[in-house]
Amino acid sequence: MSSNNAEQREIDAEQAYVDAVYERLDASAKVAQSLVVEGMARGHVGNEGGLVERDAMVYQASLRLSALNAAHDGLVFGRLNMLDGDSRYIGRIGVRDADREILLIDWRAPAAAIFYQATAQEPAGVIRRRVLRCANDKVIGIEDDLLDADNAPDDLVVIGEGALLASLTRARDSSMHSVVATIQKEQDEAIRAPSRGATTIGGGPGTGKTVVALHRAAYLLYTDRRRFESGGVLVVGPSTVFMNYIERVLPSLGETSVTLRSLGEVVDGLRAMRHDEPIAAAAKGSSRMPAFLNRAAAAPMPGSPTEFRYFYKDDVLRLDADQLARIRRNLLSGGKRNRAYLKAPAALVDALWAQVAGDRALEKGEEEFVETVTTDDRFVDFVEDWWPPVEPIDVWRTLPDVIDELARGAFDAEELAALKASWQIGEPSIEDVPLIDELRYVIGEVPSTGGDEDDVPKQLMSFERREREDRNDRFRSTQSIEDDGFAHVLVDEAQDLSPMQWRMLGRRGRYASWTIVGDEAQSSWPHPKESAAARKAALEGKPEHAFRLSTNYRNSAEIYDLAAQVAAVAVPHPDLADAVRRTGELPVHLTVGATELVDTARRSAREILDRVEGTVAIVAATDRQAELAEQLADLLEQHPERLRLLDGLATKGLEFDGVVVIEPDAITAESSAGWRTLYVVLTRATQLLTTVGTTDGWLSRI
Ligand SMILES: Nc1ncnc2c1ncn2[C@@H]1O[C@H](COP(=O)(O)OP(=O)(O)OP(=O)(O)O)[C@@H](O)[C@H]1O
Repeated sequence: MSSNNAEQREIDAEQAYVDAVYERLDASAKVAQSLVVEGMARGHVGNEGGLVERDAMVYQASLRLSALNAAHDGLVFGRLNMLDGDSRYIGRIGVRDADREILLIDWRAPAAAIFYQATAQEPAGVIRRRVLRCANDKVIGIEDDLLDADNAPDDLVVIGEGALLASLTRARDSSMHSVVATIQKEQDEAIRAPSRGATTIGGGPGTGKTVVALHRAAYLLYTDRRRFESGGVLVVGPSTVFMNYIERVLPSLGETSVTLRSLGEVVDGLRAMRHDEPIAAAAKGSSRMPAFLNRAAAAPMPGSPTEFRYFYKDDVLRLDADQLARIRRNLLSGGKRNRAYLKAPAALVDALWAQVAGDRALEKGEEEFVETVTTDDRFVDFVEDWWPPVEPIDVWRTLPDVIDELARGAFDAEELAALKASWQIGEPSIEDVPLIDELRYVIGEVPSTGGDEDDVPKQLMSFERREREDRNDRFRSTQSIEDDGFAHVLVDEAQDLSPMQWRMLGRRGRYASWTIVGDEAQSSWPHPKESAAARKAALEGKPEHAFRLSTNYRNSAEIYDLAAQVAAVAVPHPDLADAVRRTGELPVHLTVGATELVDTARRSAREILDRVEGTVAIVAATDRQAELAEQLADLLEQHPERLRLLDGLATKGLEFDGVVVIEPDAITAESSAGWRTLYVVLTRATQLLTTVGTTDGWLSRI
C-alpha cells in the first residue's frame, strides 16, 4: 500500500468523524436560531418582564450563534490517541452529542492542554498527536507527531513530517491566522497563565508574541466568560493596518466580543490615522505634556468675556477681570472644569449679590434677586460665554495659541515650532489622541441636572442653557468616562508606547488584568526610561508575570542571521530568537546609482512576486513614500492583493513572504530609533529579502 493511499484512508476516516461533529454543530445552530425567534416572539407578550427576558434570551442565543458561525471553518483540528486506547478530538469550540457526550473538546479546556504540552520526552499519556488540516469542513491533510513510539500499537499509522513545519512553510496572505493547531509548549504556558496582574510576553521578532497574546484573550474569555465579556477585553495595536491584519484571529477562535482598537482609535469618537513627524511626536508623547495640558484645560476659552455689568433696581453691579479670575480659580479648585458647570451661575450670582447696596433691592431680598438674575437673558448669555461646557477637542484646538504662555519652558524652541506646525494641520494625529484623552479627564463631564448637586440654590438648579449650535460635533466623545474601563487590556508592540499613551491605556485598565507584548529591540520610542516610568504608573503596582518566547517562526534562518547583526547595532543586548527554518536563500543587497534605484527596486519586487506565492512589501523611508507611490504605481496596481508600499513604522507586527527595502541607510537616518526600525523591517520577511541602496553604510557597520 503506498503512503498516499494510507494517508487518504486516514483522511476518509477522520472526515467521517468531522462530518458527525458538523451535524451536531448545525443542530446547535438551529436551536440557537429558534431561541432568537422565540425570544423575539416573547417581546410581543407586552409586559416589561417579557421584554427583559426576551432581550437576555435573544442576546445569549445570538452570541452562541455568532460563536458557532465564526468557529465553523476548520472546526476540528486535532486528535490525541491516548495510551489507554481513547481518542480525544480537539476543536475551536466544544461540541457534545445528543446524549451530552463530548464529541469535541474546546482547545482552551483543561482536557485539551496536553495537546500542546505533551512532548516526546514527556508524552503525558499521549501516543500520537494528530493535526487535521481542513479547508472549510473538509479534511485535506494530516500531520502526525509520534510521541510515545514504545507504546504505540503496531497498526498505528503516522503521516507527515510534523504539523508545525508544514504550517510555517505555507505562503502568507494579508491576514494573520490562528495557530491553534500548532501552539508550542512555551507558547501554551503564556496562553494559559492565570489572569492576575500583568502578564508580559517578550521575545524576539516572529516568536509568536502577537498570535499567542490573541489566543490568550480567547483563553481568558473561555475560563471566565462572565467577567471578561461583561467587563470587556480591549486589544490595542500600533496601527489600523495592523488591526486589519490580526482582526480575523479571535473570531476564528469563536470569540466575537473583543474590542480591537489601534492607538489612534482608543478614545471613543476619535479616529486618527496620521503620525506626526519625529520631533512633534516625541514632544506630544512626553511626560512633560500633562502639566501643560492641565493649565490649558483651566484657561478661559479664547474670546471669553472679561467683564460683566448688570443693572438691578438702583445698583450697577460689575464683575471685572480680576473678580472673574478669582471666581474662576475658586470654581476650579473645587474640581474639574465641566463638573463646575452647575456651580458657575451660583458663584457669579453670589458675587453680584455681595455688591447690592440699594434699599429697594435689599428689601426684596436675595431670593428675588437670584430669581430675577438667573432668568434674565443677559445673565444667561454671559454665563454661556464665560463658562460653557467644553469639549476636549475644543481645548485641544487652543493649544497652538496657548503653548508659549502655558508650557512654562517645558519644550525647547525646536519642539515648540514642531508642535505648532503639527497642530496647524487641524486634524488630530495618532499622537494627539492621548492628549485629547488627558484633556477629557482633566475637564471632566458636565454633571447631569438630576438635582443631586448639594449647595446649588433651587432657582439655579433650573438654570437652563441654550444648546450652542456652533460646536464641532465630529469629535465629540460619545461615551462617559465611567464607560472607559475594561476587565482585561491587551497591548501589542508595547515597547513603542509613549508615556502619554501609557497614561491613556492606564485609565482604561485601572481595575483590569493585563497582557503586555513587546520587544525592546524593536522599539521606535526615543526615550525608553520615561516610558518605563509611565508604564509602571499605568500598572499601579500590579504583580507582573513574565514569559519569554524563544523560537522565531517567521524568518528563515538566513534572513534572521542578517537582521540579528542589525539588532546588535540597534541596542546593547537584543533579545534574539532562534530561527529554525533554513531555506538556502541568502538575503541580497544591491548597490546602484541614484538613477537606477527605483527601477532596480521594481525589478527586485517583480522577481520576488514571481518566486513566492503570498504577499510582498516594498519598504522605504517616510519622506519617499509619496514619490515612490507614483513611481511604482504600475506595479502596485497590478498586484493590489499581494504588494504593498510601506514606511518602516507601518510594517510593525506584519509579515510578508518577500520584502524589498529601498535605501536602508535612509531608514537608519530617519530618527534616533532608525536602527531599531531597520531591524523591524528586515524581520518582516518569511522567505526572500532584497535590499537596494545608493549607499551601503549600514552593511559596513554590522
Ligand atoms: N505555534 C505556531 N504555529 C504556527 N505558526 C506560528 C506559531 N507561532 C507563531 N507562528 C507564526 O509566526 C509568525 C510570527 O508570529 P507573530 O506575528 O505573533 O510574532 P511576534 O513575536 O509578534 O513578531 P514581531 O515581534 O516581529 O511582531 C506568524 O505568522 C505566526 O502565525
